[in-house]
Amino acid sequence: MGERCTVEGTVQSVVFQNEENGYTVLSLLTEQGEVVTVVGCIPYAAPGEGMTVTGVWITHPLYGPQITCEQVERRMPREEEEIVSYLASGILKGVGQATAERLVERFGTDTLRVLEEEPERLSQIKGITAKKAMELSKAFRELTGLRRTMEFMARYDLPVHLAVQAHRVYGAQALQRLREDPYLLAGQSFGVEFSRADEMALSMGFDGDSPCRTQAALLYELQHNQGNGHVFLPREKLLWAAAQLIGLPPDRVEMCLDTMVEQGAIRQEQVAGVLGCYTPELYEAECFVANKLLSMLRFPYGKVRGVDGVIEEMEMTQGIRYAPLQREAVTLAARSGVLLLTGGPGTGKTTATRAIVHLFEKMGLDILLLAPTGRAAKRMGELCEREAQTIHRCLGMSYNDLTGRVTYKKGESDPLEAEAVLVDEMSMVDLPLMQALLSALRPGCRLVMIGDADQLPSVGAGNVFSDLIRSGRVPLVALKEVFRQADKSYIIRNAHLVNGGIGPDLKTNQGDFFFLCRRVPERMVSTVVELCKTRLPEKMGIAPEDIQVLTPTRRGECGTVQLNRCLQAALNPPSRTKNEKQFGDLIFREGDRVMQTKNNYDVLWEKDDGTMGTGIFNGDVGTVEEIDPSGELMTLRFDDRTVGYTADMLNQLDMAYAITVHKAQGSEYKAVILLAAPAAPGLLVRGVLYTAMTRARELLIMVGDDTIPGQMAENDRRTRRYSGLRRRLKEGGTEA
Ligand SMILES: Nc1ncnc2c1ncn2[C@@H]1O[C@H](COP(=O)(O)OP(=O)(O)OP(=O)(O)O)[C@@H](O)[C@H]1O
Repeated sequence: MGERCTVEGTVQSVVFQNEENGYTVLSLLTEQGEVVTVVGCIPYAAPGEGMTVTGVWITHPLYGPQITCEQVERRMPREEEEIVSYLASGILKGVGQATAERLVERFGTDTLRVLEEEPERLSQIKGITAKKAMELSKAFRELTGLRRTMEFMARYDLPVHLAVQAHRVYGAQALQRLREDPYLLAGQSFGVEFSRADEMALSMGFDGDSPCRTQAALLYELQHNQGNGHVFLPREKLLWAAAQLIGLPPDRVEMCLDTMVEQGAIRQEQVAGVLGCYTPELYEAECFVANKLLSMLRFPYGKVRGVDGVIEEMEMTQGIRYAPLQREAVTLAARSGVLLLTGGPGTGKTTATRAIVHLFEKMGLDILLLAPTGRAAKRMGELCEREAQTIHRCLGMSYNDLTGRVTYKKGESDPLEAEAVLVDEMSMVDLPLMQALLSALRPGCRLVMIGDADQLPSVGAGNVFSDLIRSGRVPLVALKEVFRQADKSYIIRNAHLVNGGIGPDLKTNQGDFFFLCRRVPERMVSTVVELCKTRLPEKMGIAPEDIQVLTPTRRGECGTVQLNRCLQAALNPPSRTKNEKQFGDLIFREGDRVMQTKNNYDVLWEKDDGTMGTGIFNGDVGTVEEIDPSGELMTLRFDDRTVGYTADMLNQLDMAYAITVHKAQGSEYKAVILLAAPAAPGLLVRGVLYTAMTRARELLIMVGDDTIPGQMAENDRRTRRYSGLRRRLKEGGTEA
């Protein structure tokens, strides 16, 4: 066993086949008359076809000896009998044993060629109409095309399911298009790493300075940097980065960039002293957002009466007196079409929002309460005692398989009914989502955006909330006075200190804020484990599920990977009663806390009340409820929704006992344990510390090195994001 071999034969039967990834188990009748089992990626294999398989003999514990196929050369069936088995195998919809026999009887060994090239002749067969003949031929050509594209992917070690994707995008032309420009695979629809596509293209004989390589490098750099939050890149930076990527001198890249700019494949514009290069999509998004906001600001609203009365009513019901700035927020919301309401924790944003909602209701407006995440929407709904939903859901977002892009049902041609929209947690809204939201607002619809501009910016591209605030063009109320238990809450006091650039007071150790000094990473981790496992549940009555461990980083001894390993071992150790499923380095176990790490628009969920829907998104945290003993299916629970995960979806999951601060944005937890541990310098910054601290509702315990929180608070080096929205608003917008 383990010995390499090459066998030649005819497929006798296909035992198993996964259509998505081409994984196949088949029996091959060799030329020597032996039957061997072959396993590997052999898409759309069917009885009757011939193949030469090169691979390694292994012994499967259940199925015995088999060849793991590494390379396969395939031949369409040649003998009449083989062609009949091939066509009758169900590989072609609408063709069964009888039709297959009739076809071969009529066309003999020429049958497959006739199917592909002379479909009109098929209708000579009884039972095949002209229409059916065309359909059969089309299906056969698609099948052979898809099979060839799958083989092409497999040859270059790329995921075979990309072939299906390529056929969706380019149809029958897929293979030809990919052969002409393998860099298409590095584009957004496919998401293959540039280096992989490049390696493949070079091995196919493409030149190092072929235009498609340089163009792909330029687009790849722009797209890659969108992932870092940039809406555009300055021309010089883009040229340098693309040149680095493909090892060409920048002037060669420059020529290509100019051509792309001329063709509109990249948009270029002067943005505050730099020449900015945009992908067409984000350029359009930025111009649209600026123009639409400016036009909303010009909308002539009539005078609104009764604002004072509404505030008085709210003061009576809430038993508080509104501060002057809160009053101003309500007054401005009535007067202006757009309002920004910002402030740190406990500064009374929600209180003012409730009064605005009440006022709008009194004005008879149709109102929508929205937030960028499910959790934020839930919280907004509870606090405002009204229904609130995610922006995505309200806009009817769906994912287009064909383009690999997100689309929205609601938009300019089918706008929202609402006359006033209030959006909470605005700092998490990125530029494309803002574009989608604004394009779905009717003329005259009011928009109130609420958030804390000091939180980390959105994961996606842009700096929308902060750009709007700093533009000076949009009416703004910035609440400063802290109301929420200001005298009692050390979390809030410390968060405000941090926001002002001063480290939290680590000595108080009382109320809701504690600091445990540990300087050695191992001790930090063991303290965190002990807090979660025993101290908080036993001494403070906080259930482990109400505790969230946060850390700035994924990597290192105090990163999420290591912490999750230790926390899983302590909180959910192996047990005979719990099924497990291994995936890479992770072992999922019933009872584990897990997080979805990609947007999956298609996955189906069911609520406890029986309603169904689709979509589990990056950052959603759930629990493993059940793992099927075969390991093929895992049932997860996300709040009140149940979802089935098949084995091929496990790469979208990670453990979530500990998560990064970035992933915790927009969520709140009863108790937070935060690591103050060494990490990359870009992560040890004020925004990360401030965001982490303000995630804790009732208790915050920081564990770590006592010099780190101070350093983080002082470091206000916000990673600069290239975005032109602020300037566009200031300068009165531009045409897209
Ligand atoms: N003018 C006021 N006078 C007294 N108490 C107030 C006032 N405004 C708000 N509060 C109280 O302060 C607390 C925090 O207010 P609110 O929830 O509105 O703040 P927030 O900015 O939304 O906070 P967070 O973002 O942390 O949720 C609440 O208990 C609220 O009742």
